[in-house]
Amino acid sequence: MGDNEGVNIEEATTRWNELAPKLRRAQEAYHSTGEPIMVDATYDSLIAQMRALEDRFPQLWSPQSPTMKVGAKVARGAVAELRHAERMYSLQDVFSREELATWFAGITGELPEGSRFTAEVKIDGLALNLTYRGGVLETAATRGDGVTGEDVTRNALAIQAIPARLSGEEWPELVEVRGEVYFPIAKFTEFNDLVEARNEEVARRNQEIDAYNKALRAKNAGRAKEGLAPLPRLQREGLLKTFVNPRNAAAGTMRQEDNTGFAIKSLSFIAHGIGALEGASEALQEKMATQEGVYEVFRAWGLPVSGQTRMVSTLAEIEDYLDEFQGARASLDHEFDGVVIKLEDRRVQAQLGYTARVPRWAVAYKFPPTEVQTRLLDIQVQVGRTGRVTPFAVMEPVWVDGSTVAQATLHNPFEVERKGVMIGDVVILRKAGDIIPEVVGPVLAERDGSERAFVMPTHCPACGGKIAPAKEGDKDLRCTNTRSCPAQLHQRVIHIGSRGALDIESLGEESAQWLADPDRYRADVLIALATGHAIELTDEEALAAHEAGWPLEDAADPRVRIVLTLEQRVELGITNEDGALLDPEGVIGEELQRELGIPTAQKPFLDTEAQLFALTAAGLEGVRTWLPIRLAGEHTGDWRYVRAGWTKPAWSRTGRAGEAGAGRAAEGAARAGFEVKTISAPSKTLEKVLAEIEKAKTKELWRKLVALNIRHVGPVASRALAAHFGSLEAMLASGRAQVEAGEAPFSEIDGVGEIIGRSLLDWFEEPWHCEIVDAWRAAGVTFEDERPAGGTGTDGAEGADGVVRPFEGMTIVVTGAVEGFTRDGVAEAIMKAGGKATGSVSKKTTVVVIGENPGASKTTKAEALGIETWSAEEFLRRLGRADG
Ligand SMILES: NC(=O)c1ccc[n+]([C@@H]2O[C@H](COP(=O)([O-])OP(=O)(O)OC[C@H]3O[C@@H](n4cnc5c(N)ncnc54)[C@H](O)[C@@H]3O)[C@@H](O)[C@H]2O)c1
Ligand SMILES: [Zn+2]
Repeated sequence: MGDNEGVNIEEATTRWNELAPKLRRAQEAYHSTGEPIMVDATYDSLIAQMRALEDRFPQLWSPQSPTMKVGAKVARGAVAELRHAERMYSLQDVFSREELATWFAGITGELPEGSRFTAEVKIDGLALNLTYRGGVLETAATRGDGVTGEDVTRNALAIQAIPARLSGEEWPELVEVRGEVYFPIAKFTEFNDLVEARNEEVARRNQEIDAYNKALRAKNAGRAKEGLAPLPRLQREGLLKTFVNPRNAAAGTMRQEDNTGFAIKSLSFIAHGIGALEGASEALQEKMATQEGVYEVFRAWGLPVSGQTRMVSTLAEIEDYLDEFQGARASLDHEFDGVVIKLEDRRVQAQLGYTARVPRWAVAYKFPPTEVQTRLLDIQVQVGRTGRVTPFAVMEPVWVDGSTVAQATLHNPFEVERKGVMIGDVVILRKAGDIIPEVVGPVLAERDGSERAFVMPTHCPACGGKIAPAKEGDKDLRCTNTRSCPAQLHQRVIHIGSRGALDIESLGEESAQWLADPDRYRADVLIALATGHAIELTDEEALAAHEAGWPLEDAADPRVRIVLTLEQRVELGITNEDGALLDPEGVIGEELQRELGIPTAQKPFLDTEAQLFALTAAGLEGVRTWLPIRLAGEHTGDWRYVRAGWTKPAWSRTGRAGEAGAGRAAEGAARAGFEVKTISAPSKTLEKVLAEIEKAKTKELWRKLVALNIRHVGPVASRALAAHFGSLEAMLASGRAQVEAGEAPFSEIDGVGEIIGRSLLDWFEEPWHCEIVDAWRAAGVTFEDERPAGGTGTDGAEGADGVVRPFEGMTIVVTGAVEGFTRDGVAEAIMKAGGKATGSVSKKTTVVVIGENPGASKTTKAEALGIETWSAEEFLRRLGRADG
């Protein structure tokens, strides 16, 4: 790995000397304290660099080099040491298919034709050496430095998967069983959930303690006056640490004193090798002459072995195995970070032997990392459809587990606190299999004091409304300006256009933004300007900025670039001499914005969704929006201000200042000596939006119900309600009558339930909600179905009760991520829609949904069995996405 062709010995020595102490420290931290100071991917790549240097310049190498280490010596005095009867080795690793092919060519070149190998998953856990004497577990030890390890016999005996006594018969006098202790993924999640639940409880109590201590100050002041002794303050309780990943969880748990808790009971074990074998009968030795034979004997003894091991003899077969498992990381109950290939014949293994560190007859192919390090640049908040304000991490983009990641949600401020991350930290980012990227925590060793804590804003970044929990004690915080917060309205309008609602294809992210939140990026634009980036104005805005003293860029096209030099930014009080922002919150005040010729913030066309169906092209003429300026696909940091739904006009010079041109900007243009040659007109997109909105007015009733964004009222309930009542009037009248009679509204309708029923009726109690319905009606939106009640006219099976469940009778397998859903969430949605969600593809499977980063094996299996596949998009369309 690494190309050192151009490197000379001096450079190589310098680099080697730089790396050595760093890697020694990493090894020490990793093996002795169990708290790594870098992620494995970083460690592996630095070790590989070092090996490459040593290969090229052997004089750098010595037996003491960090590249020679197998683990670490047991820390003196910490625990009892145990000497392994036979040495424990590490594995030679390769990081690419090419390296693997080279290894394979090398080994097969020395072997008889047709030699066989085992292909196994590389279990990500802690290596363990179990010594059985006469079939009874005598000791269990960690690998340590390969010669001696830590005595963990007591804990090993508490693990159910490790038999204290071997079953079957025919045991040798002594056998060393090597294998991996691991923390099953499901247990790991469960464990962390338990810790988190407890931490939440503690956080709540801590708040009470803080309040008590605050009140105590005044009380104690009073007591002091009366000559009384002060009452003691209450102590805050510490938060428990969650485990970073299942491997650390296994290592940490094996080391802990307590061998009775949830953690140790969760551990499991898989045997994958053999050390010393003494006093074995000839028959047994014969049985154990191959790797596969060893596993068979182990199995008979009651030792768990992997069910994934396969015999292979060609590179193509190995590659198939890799393909199958690389894409299916989340499919086993344990994590695996690669694949191990071992020569099958143990006699030949013995002939090939070992280097100082690894066997010569095996190799580990490591998958691309699922955990990487990157810099946390900022923590920002976003406002969702229901007003939920969620912090998210903005990171230096990194490649992790098959895709580039630059953002990850942090869920809520508690989560930020629990993770202990600060802006500016180097953080560990994790993305395993089809799991959504997650910031695991900070790398504390990388802190230099310049990091700052995240402060949850008290006011909505989009509208300035107050941010508060919806109910006392809620973890989620919401922008309370539900009615007109542009960010919430933007999301609601997107929802109205979505496939599960009115299915207005052209009313998406972008057009919804023009309507509800045209200045969405204003804050980013001002920051960009304050940090030295340019903003570009065109048309009337350029002419206005020209008046403010900016030169026009183009002789035929009014266009100005506003950009501030560092001196100007210092002079204007925006930054200090180093370019650091003086006030990261309110970067450039309104007055300064005006002075600089930056267009004032716009009043959004929509104030609520009421006016959506009254939209006209003319109404949008003045709307502008900010677009990032890109170069080869990359955002340059500069921004451009453009017409939203209208085309760009063409301008020409009038030659003389003072002569009036046409259009809105006539006056400004005249002064600047420009006139409009081709006037601006509604864009094709806008015309399409308008036409589709017109069509939506008479779509099915259930779609209108979904479009109203009523909490809990999604497509399934809406279809059931619409099918039953046929009109909004009838529905409301019936529900209200039930409430008056003291009954649960809509309880007679399957799939509706009391919560949904009440939520629906409550929604209509809010005057501004009723205004939406009134305005839509006035604009021609119908709220009844023409068909006789009972029919729905949509695809999907219809039950005897008239309720449509789109996935009735279907067995669905989802592989990869579906946007907006957790894994459990998808399964639940499938069930709610009448289907059955299963984990593996079989002949019984009706459909395989291929999400993002799908598992290769499921995809191929679906193909092989000729099973229908859907994209995530198709799946959502059929489901009629709504999560109200
Ligand atoms: N982050 C850090 O600072 C840091 C420091 C030191 C080491 N490390 C990490 O530790 C690891 C190196 O440790 P290592 O020497 O154990 O190498 P390794 O984990 O890459 O491979 C060897 C081990 O794989 C295990 N294994 C799992 N499944 C197996 C199977 N089917 N057959 C055989 N063996 C199997 C065995 O226990 C064996 O000892 C690397 O992942 C490295 O990134 C990290
Ligand atoms: Zn808001």
